[in-house]
Amino acid sequence: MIKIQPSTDVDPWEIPGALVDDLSDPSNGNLISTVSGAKRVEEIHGTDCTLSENAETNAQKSVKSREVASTDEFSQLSTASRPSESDANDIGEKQDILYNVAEVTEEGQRIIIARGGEGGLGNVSTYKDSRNTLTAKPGSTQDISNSEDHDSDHSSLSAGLPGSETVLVLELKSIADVSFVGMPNAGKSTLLGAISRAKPSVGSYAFTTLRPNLGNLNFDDLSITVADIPGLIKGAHQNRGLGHAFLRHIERTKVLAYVLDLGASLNGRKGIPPWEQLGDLILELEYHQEGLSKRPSLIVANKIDEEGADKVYDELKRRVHDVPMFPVCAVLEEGIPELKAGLKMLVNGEVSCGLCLDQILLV
Ligand SMILES: Nc1nc2c(ncn2[C@@H]2O[C@H](COP(=O)(O)OP(=O)(O)OP(=O)(O)O)[C@@H](O)[C@H]2O)c(=O)[nH]1
Ligand SMILES: [Mg+2]
Repeated sequence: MIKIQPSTDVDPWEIPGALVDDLSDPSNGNLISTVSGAKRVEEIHGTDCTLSENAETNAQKSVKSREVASTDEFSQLSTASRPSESDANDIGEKQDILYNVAEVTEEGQRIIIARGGEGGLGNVSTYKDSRNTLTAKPGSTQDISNSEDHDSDHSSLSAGLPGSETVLVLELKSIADVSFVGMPNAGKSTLLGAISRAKPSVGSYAFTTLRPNLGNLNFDDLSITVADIPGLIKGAHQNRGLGHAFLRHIERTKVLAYVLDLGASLNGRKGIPPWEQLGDLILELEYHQEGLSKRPSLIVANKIDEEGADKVYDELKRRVHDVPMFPVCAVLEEGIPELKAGLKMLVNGEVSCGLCLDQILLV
């Protein structure tokens, strides 16, 4: 009897229990085993795969439910991380567990996500075998050493075994040199249109942008990719306003440009003052991934054209220190050349200044 030995290395695609250890065990008829899923997730966490931050916090809580309802997991994942327009209104939406099965970060990188089944012995090999002494196919799980049984059991000899199945959600993390990070309606998409040839949708309502828009900022000696990230609100790290789907695009970016709306609390509007917008954004980034806000950063103080915005800008300068700040009117494309030069310097590493809450006077 030839048996497949369980591998000591845990493959990422084994989450959660996608492969049975012993294919010859009749109790393992269903290849999507639910028995050892929780254990494997824990093993993987310490070895091959990294769980996303969100998964780490939820992993312990979910172990029990996974043992019971492991087969439902992937369908939950599929729906949990797929944003849709109607979802955008549901800013209290909860997201289930997310596993980082693997990250494909290099061209040509390969990972196994599902293994093929055991090959059967086809007609040709059966014909040959009937004349010769049977020999076991390497890796076969079937006992084919007894040639007397062979004639009476042709059908089972030629049958293969099914491969493993797994359902994955592929996530594209935008890779950009610069990300525009800001609250909804701050003018990020308008700004992208002002500094590049991109033509993103602009609207005077929140969540106009639901997927990042990319634009290129071209200099004689350099081209910079800029991503207009959908708006983030307080609680985004808990997936408020589809925060998870939006925050992950920032992970790969080199430089952060915080786009603040100078007019949000002007003229009787009940919006958040720009220094508080900045504080909230930094917190959301840090909660999502520690150290994320330490990347080279600058501030775009947008809507400087609004009545009273210059005073708000002065107040912003008084409250926020040691970070480059650019007053801009994205609609009229004012302040754009200075901003472009500032972005170029940060991307080139000529200046490097991250942001933290200590640099903001919030009270
Ligand atoms: N007065 C003024 N309005 C602006 C300026 N920039 C953008 N706006 C307006 O602000 C509103 C929101 O602009 P968007 O560019 O869609 O804002 P956003 O940050 O991309 O919004 P989301 O996609 O919801 O995150 C639109 O009505 C714009 O016309 C500006 O410099 N001055
Ligand atoms: Mg937008």
